[in-house]
Amino acid sequence: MALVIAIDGPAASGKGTLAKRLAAHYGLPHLDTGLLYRAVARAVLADGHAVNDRAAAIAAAGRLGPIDDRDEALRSAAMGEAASVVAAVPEVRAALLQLQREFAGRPSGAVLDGRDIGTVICPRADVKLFVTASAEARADRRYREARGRGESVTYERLLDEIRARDSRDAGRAVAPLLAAADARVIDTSQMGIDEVFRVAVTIVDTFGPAMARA
Ligand SMILES: Nc1ncnc2c1ncn2[C@@H]1O[C@H](COP(=O)(O)OP(=O)(O)O)[C@@H](O)[C@H]1O
Ligand SMILES: Nc1ccn([C@@H]2O[C@H](COP(=O)(O)OP(=O)(O)O)[C@@H](O)[C@H]2O)c(=O)n1
Repeated sequence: MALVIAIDGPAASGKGTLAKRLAAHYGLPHLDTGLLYRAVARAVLADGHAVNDRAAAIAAAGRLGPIDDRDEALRSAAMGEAASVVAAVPEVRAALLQLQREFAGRPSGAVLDGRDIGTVICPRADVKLFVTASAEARADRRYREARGRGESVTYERLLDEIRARDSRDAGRAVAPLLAAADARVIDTSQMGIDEVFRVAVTIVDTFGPAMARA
């Protein structure tokens, strides 16, 4: 029986980390849907358009090819920011919908993480998790990550960026960042990666279909 796990949450809440661990634990494929919006933003910029050029974003979304999830350039902070601009265009979201639904509809089931998985992409997911944390905790995580890569950034700047992205993602008219009414919220501000994983597995095993308990 297929098991579909939907994970949503704000930037740097730890949803990608959790999604990967759950996918490995339950033997499911994982789709990081943020990469789709990042790839659209990159294509717009690579073609020499401004990131807020709606027509260019719609065209780029319509011809999106396969994405290499090891592509580090897609994961930069600047591309995350640019992704949140193209993601506010309804036609861009519409162009990416079917691909995400097809991934979720695989016979095995799947784990998807993003902003609108439980609300729009997989409203009937077996388990919906909304992973969140304070803006300060998330900025601190990004700070450690950037320092680990040898980048010179300040915590204050990252905190500003996180807040700006939160308000753009939560404030847009189409598919705003929002916990589905039936999502289980995990506030990870005071929790380590292993603890978040254990809590999530307990939720999936308790509320997911029989396969998760097998
Ligand atoms: N519970 C946690 N406690 C501390 N650091 C975490 C936790 N979860 C994730 N991280 C770290 O925070 C950063 C952002 O996590 P990530 O999974 O990429 O977030 P998201 O996918 O929500 O943007 C990564 O460096 C990750 O290792
Ligand atoms: N399902 C999704 C996933 C991402 N996005 C957008 O894409 C941006 C980048 O998403 P991401 O998940 O890669 O970003 P991080 O949370 O990893 O920083 C977000 O800020 C959203 O605006 C979205 O609108 N819907």
